[in-house]
Parts: sequence; C-alpha cells; structure tokens
Amino acid sequence: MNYDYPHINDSEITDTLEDTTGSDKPRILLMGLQRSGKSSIQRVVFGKMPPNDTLYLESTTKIQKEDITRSFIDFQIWDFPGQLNFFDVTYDSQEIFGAVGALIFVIDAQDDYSDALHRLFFTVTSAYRVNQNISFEVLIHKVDGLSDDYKIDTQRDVQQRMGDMLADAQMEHIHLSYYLTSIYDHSIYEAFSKIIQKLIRELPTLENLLNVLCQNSGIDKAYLFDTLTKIYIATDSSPVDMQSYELCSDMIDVIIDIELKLIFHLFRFLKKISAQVSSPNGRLSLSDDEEEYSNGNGGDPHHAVNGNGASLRDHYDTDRDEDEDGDNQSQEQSLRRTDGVGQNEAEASSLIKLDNGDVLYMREVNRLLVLICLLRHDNFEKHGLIDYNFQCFKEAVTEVFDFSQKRNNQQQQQQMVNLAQQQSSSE
Ligand SMILES: Nc1nc2c(ncn2[C@@H]2O[C@H](COP(=O)(O)OP(=O)(O)OP(=O)(O)O)[C@@H](O)[C@H]2O)c(=O)[nH]1
Repeated sequence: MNYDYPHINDSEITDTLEDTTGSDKPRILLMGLQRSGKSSIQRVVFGKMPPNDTLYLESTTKIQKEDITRSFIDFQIWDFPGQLNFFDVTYDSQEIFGAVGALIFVIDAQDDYSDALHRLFFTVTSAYRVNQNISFEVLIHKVDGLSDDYKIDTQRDVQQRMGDMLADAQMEHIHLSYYLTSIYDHSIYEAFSKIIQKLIRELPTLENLLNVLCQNSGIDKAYLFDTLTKIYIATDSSPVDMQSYELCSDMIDVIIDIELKLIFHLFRFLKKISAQVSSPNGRLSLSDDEEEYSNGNGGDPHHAVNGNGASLRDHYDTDRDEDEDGDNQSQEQSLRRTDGVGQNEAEASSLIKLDNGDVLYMREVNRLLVLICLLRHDNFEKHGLIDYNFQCFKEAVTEVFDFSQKRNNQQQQQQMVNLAQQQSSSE
C-alpha cells in the first residue's frame, strides 16, 4: 500500500505555492491527515475560537498562514491541507522546511490511525532530510472521547509503532515528542506551551529568574504566560501539576473577561458622553444612567469607568469578594496603577484566594506577558517583599528581551550585509 500523499494536479500546486513565500519569522507547521483537527487547533489556540464552533470549519485547500501578532510569541503558523504533498519535486522544500522551528503532526486518536502513522513517518523522514534542526511534535489528538486507560494505551501504541518504523529505516536518531491533546480542555495549551518553549532561546534565563523569584518570595509555583494565547512560555523548575496549571490558566480568562466588561462599559459611557454633548439640553438624566447599569452589569455602578477614558487601567480601582460558581472561592480583583512606575507603565495585578488558603497572584510584566504565582496565604502576608521582588524580576525580564532584540537586529543586519556582498561578488 502506498502511504505517500495522493497525486495533486499542477494548478492546485501553483495556487498553493503563492502562499508559501514571504515572512522571515520562524515557522510552526501543522500537518496531518484530513479532518485530524489541524485548523481547529490553530483557531482555538491562536484565534480564541470556542471549541464547539470548529464543528463548522470547512476543509483547508491551501496553506493557511497566520502571523501571530499582539503576542509575545513571534512566530508564523502554517496550517497545511491534509491532502497535499509538500515534498513533491514541484515544491521548493528548502523554502518551506528550511526555516521551520517545529513541525506538529496531528493524529486523530478517535479514528483508525494506521494511515496517519505511515504519513507521519514519511513526513518526518522527508523533512529531516531537508532540515535536521526541526523539532518534531506529535499530537495524539481528540482524546476527549477516550478513557484515561485507553489514552495511555494509545500513546504507548503510537510511540511503539513509530519507534519500530524509524528503527527499521535506521533513522531512530530522529526524536519525536508525543502529547495527548484535545481542544475541549487545557491539554492543547499545555502541549503548545511545551512546544513553544523549545523555540524560545531565552528559556534557561527566564527559568533561572523564576527560580530566584520563587525562592526569595515564598512562592510555590510561578508561570510566565503569554496573555493572548494562554501559552506559558516559562515556569520555575518545581514540577508542573495539571491542577495548578489549570487554575493559573483559568485566571487569565477571568481577568480578560473583567477587562472586556470594562471596555464594554467604557464604550457605553463614551457613547453617552457624546450623546450628551450633542443633545439639546446637554444634560444626562439619572434614570437613563441607572437603566444602563442595570442592563449591563447587574446594577453595579462601581463597574463603570470613572474617568475620561484615557487609560482603562489608570482609572479602575476596585476590590471585591464574591462566590464563584458555588465554589466559595473568594476573589479579589484589583487593577490599579502601581506607585513608582510612570504614567504609561500602568500595570495590572489581581488576587484570587482559594478555599484551601492558597493564593493566586497575577502581575502584568508588560503588554504581552503576565506572571501568575501560586503561594500559601501566610506567605502572601509578606506582600511588600513579593512586590519588590516582582519589580526586580520585571526589570530583569525586560533587560533579557531588550538584549535579545538587539542581538536579533544585529544578526539580521549581518545577514543583509552578507547577502549584499554575495550578490555584488556574483555580478
Ligand atoms: N472531539 C474532538 N473533535 C475535534 C477536536 N479537534 C477538532 N475536532 C473536530 O474535528 C473535525 C475536523 O477538524 P478540522 O480542524 O477541520 O480538521 P483539519 O485537520 O484542519 O482538516 P483539513 O482542513 O481537511 O485538513 C471538526 O469537526 C472539529 O470540530 C478535539 O480535540 N476533539
């Protein structure tokens, strides 16, 4: 049986190739059989699509390239149509696979995956011949429908069969990493966190900084999250347990939800102001105001933004305790301007007290990154020390990325100089 890709006609290939050139950003490729879940993963993790909406996604016919902007993760994701063979001679495989950081192969675990394994073998061995630096990642996907025992058995079976195939081809030196994933829970974010971390050059430095922060502040676990994608780009060296990771990851959703509500009310407030300016008597009636609040936020006027809207966070300052979904988890939110930082460096912080006495503490490192820590309540009493250490951590992280940015710029300039020299010598 031929497990290679089916033959594709030329017009389809040319059509697709138009999409394959362009950006210098490191690439993450999503490959796998049709309907294995590639586009769903891309949309859910990087596009915030609700998992249920992926049921209506149409099959991909061309490479879908997406620049991950507004995120710390400065990569390009390429979603490949399941039916095309990009190792065909018609393609410049050097162009496609030369600059790849990670090749993620998605296997549908709810289906018979024999064909998928042969395709995975073909894909990995072909890509390896082009670029030996690619990190190969295998998502055993859609495991939400499987029992825990069956998940483990499936992973063992996939690993065993791939290991045998690579050994038979004397290519056992190719290393594959395996993850059990589903878009319906945290597993897909956890897997992407580990995949992306392999591509971050600054990872060891960030881990060291997090270790020092935890040791000196009584913090049990700390994650540095990319706010947009909920991918954690680094954590301290204590073991990651799924429960703490899920709590921290959920905290981002809670905060974003609150911020969105604030933006919504700010928008309504500004709309009202503009209506007031243009209204004949130039006055706002109190009854209108109350109606707005009761429609929008359950009648709590303190959720409104009390300023001129120049900076949302600069004007928001509230604490609250409330029960969450019957969990009796006490939650305090405080989005406030921190003294000692400039007007433009307003940063958010947030605190959630858990039932067992632990505390989840979030601090904004910059526009793209947040630090979320889990610690015992009595350790949180040394609040000033934690805040001071956090400022030191933040400065160090900023320095690391400034340095890395400068190095990248220098490397790019050097590459351009080399290219120009090559061109002039060949003329
Ligand atoms: N149960 C379950 N279904 C999923 C999961 N991820 C994706 N799906 C479903 O799988 C189906 C196919 O998903 P797609 O993302 O379109 O698959 P694809 O690999 O991009 O397919 P092509 O574009 O044809 O190559 C959709 O109905 C998704 O809702 C998952 O984690 N669990």
